Amino acid sequence: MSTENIKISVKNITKRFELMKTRSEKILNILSFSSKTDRNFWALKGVSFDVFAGEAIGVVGLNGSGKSTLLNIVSEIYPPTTGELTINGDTSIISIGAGLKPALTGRDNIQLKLLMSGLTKKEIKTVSPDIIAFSELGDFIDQPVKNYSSGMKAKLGFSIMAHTNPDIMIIDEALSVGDSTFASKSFDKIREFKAQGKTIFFVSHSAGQVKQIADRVIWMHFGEMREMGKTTEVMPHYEQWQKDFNKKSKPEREQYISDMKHEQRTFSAVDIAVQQLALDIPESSASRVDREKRKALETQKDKLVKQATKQTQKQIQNTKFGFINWLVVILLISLIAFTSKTALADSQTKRDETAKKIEQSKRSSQKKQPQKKASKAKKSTSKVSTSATSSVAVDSTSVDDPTIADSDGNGIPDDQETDTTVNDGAAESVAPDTTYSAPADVVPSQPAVQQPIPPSSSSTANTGEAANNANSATESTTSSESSAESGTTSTSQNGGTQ
Ligand SMILES: Nc1ncnc2c1ncn2[C@@H]1O[C@H](COP(=O)(O)OP(=O)(O)OP(=O)(O)O)[C@@H](O)[C@H]1O
Repeated sequence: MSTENIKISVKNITKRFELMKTRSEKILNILSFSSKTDRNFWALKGVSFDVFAGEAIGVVGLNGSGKSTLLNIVSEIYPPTTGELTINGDTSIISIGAGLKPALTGRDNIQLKLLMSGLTKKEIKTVSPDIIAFSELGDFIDQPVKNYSSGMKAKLGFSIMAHTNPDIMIIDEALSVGDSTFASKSFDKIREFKAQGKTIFFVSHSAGQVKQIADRVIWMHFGEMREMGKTTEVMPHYEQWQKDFNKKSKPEREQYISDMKHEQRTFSAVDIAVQQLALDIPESSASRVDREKRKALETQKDKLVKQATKQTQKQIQNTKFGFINWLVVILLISLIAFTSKTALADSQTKRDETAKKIEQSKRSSQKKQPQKKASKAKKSTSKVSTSATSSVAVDSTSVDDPTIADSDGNGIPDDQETDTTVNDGAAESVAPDTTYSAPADVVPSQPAVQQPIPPSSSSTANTGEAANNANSATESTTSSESSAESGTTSTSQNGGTQ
């Protein structure tokens, strides 16, 4: 097949798990403060293969050989520790076991998975009853998935996958956990998909099922891909190996498994580098030239392996959140904390300064107020006295009236000018009136009210003032009228002026 048809390409994929004994070990490991290599377990030790569009690939191997780990990497559920995974084209992968949320009901899981597969709400509504019917879960469909048996989970997962029409289907032992009726129904469905030309990964312990479905087979063996080839070739090899293995005594079998697991624990970055380089130096002949050539090649290989090992170690380290990264995070957090603390302190100082300024301006305005009040009061009392006088004289008629005699032009009609008692009386009666702008507490104490208006003060200046005062008298009258309307005590003013 041409390389254009490659749907999935896996190159030197490794997967390392760290086996922790206690919870604190796990936490320290997550924080990467502890990284003991003796806890490493390489579930995949460098696996490479290509899968073509429309192929059905069977994956076989003993328990713990890495079949599920491999499929979880292809499904992009796990990231590989090292190596490359390429999936070509617009591919949606649905793995049966993956993505079921234990806390959600079967029905909610269906909705969630379908939504994630890009189906619209309308499509979900249409397809959901078919999925529920296929799953044979009955009333359990509204129970949380955490209460399901593994067979029930497989039924739900397979039913969802079968109705989402993905390009690549990853079926991990679904048929071996479900009951036989469901298994044969699912098996028919898989055959249907195969006929449609879908790419299928199919993990099974049943050699019979694999032979029926798979075009090619991957034989996984303790983290390694022992063989990959046509089903008709690989399956006989695998079956023969199983037969031979089962013939061994129990201690022999246990010893073999223990040795293989030991290799998975001691596998290292150097091994990955060697695998990646794939530098096989041919066996040399006894000739001197050959021996020298070989020596040179070995030195070169050592150099390359060292370099590759360094790179691999970096790659492995990158999958962990290393100590340096934590240090950077801590520094960043401290920096942010410090900056925000300084900013807070700055804004506090600014607020204090503003508060001080407000306090100061309040104080100075409080200081100024009595003076203002005094001058206002002074003004208003002089208004009162003048207006009272003018009111008395003209009966609320402006002194601007040319018909009124005011020989000295001080705004006081001539016939009233000497009658200071009238002024006093008027002033006294007017002073407490709140209609005037002078505050009540200031006005009574104003000596200005008691002071008689000088009989003939400087003429021109007073003319204007008098006119103003006359105006204010008119204003006063108006205001007293309005106050009277509103029922205030301004009647005293009226009384005073009348
Ligand atoms: N999260 C994990 N942490 C530690 N070790 C793990 C983890 N997942 C898998 N392993 C180990 O990796 C190895 C491969 O496991 P995997 O589930 O891929 O095997 P398998 O071939 O699918 O087995 P089975 O046929 O029993 O399902 C096993 O030895 C397993 O114990």
